[in-house]
Amino acid sequence: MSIEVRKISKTYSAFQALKDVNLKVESGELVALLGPSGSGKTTLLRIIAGIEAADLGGEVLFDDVDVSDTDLGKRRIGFVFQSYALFKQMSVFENIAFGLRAKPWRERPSNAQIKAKVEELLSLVQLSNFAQRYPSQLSGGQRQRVALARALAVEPRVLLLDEPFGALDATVRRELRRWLRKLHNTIKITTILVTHDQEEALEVADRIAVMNGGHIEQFDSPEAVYERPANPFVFRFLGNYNLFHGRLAARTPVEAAPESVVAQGEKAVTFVRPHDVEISRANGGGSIAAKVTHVGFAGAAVNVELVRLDDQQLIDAELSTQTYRDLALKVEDQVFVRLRNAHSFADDYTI
Ligand SMILES: Nc1ncnc2c1ncn2[C@@H]1O[C@H](COP(=O)(O)OP(=O)(O)OP(=O)(O)O)[C@@H](O)[C@H]1O
Repeated sequence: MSIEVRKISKTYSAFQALKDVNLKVESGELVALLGPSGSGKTTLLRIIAGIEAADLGGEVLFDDVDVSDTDLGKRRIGFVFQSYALFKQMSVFENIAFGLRAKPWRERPSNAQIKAKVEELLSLVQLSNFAQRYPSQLSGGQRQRVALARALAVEPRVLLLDEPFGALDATVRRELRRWLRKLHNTIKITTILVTHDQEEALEVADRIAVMNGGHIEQFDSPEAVYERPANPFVFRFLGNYNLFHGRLAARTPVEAAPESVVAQGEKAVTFVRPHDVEISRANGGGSIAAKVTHVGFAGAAVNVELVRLDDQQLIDAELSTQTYRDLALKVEDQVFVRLRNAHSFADDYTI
């Protein structure tokens, strides 16, 4: 089922948490709402769920039908929160069966049907051997998988996930996000995932809506928001970067950044990812002369900090260990730097 929000605003007393937000999630898509704390992600999710009402004039459409006045129970939504409280006194099996048993008797499945459904869901979330355990006997990651199975039990039309892995440690989060992606490939239910974790959004989502200050800055594929950010906010939010101020094509970094799109002579800010900083021993023309000030190892990559010889600005570079070895870099070495994939924006953009 597709989900569309049109002209959604939300004001709390004098504070505007959402400003005229428009977004369409296609049927079967997994979309991440990504943004810093306070950017309005949860508010938007709660409005889609029907937990919160938008200001007058906005619409929420499910399969092109306005559900703004449809109450929560009738929207058929599966919701999972960061700290989804499972019923402590109920086994995993009973937790998952809860939504089915709570249906009005006319719609309630038989005990045999409930058992079959719960077993199917347990297998889907890879917890078949855990049916009789209690929540206190599960790890945090297992509990969130039970929460997801419980949300799926009533066959929702959409799945809304609000930082579902937020309380878990980094390793478990990584495992669960891969698991979620596989699960989504299997069941293809339209899903919106709220997260402030860039890596999580980039790895899991079909498309990412990057939010800032109550509006959407860019809505596009993970590759596009990362490689072709629409503005400085998106560039900054999606990873490490170097920032240069200058007039385009007047002098470096301009000469070293031929891909820049801002008109020549215009004041601009230029962003470059550390892995797009190329270091060489020879002056390739248009390169920036720099000195190595620090080398740090980070697993498969090596982080090299340099200082430009002309204006003393710092530049961060990320090299593969192989490139680092080939260059035989040491602190105090003088080298030449070229910037690949430089993105320039007019300098009047305010963040
Ligand atoms: N009930 C409320 N009353 C007043 N202000 C609120 C209320 N709910 C949210 N806000 C404000 O609206 C803004 C957006 O909040 P929201 O929870 O949607 O952000 P978020 O992007 O989900 O942040 P986080 O990642 O921290 O959860 C925040 O500034 C918040 O303080």
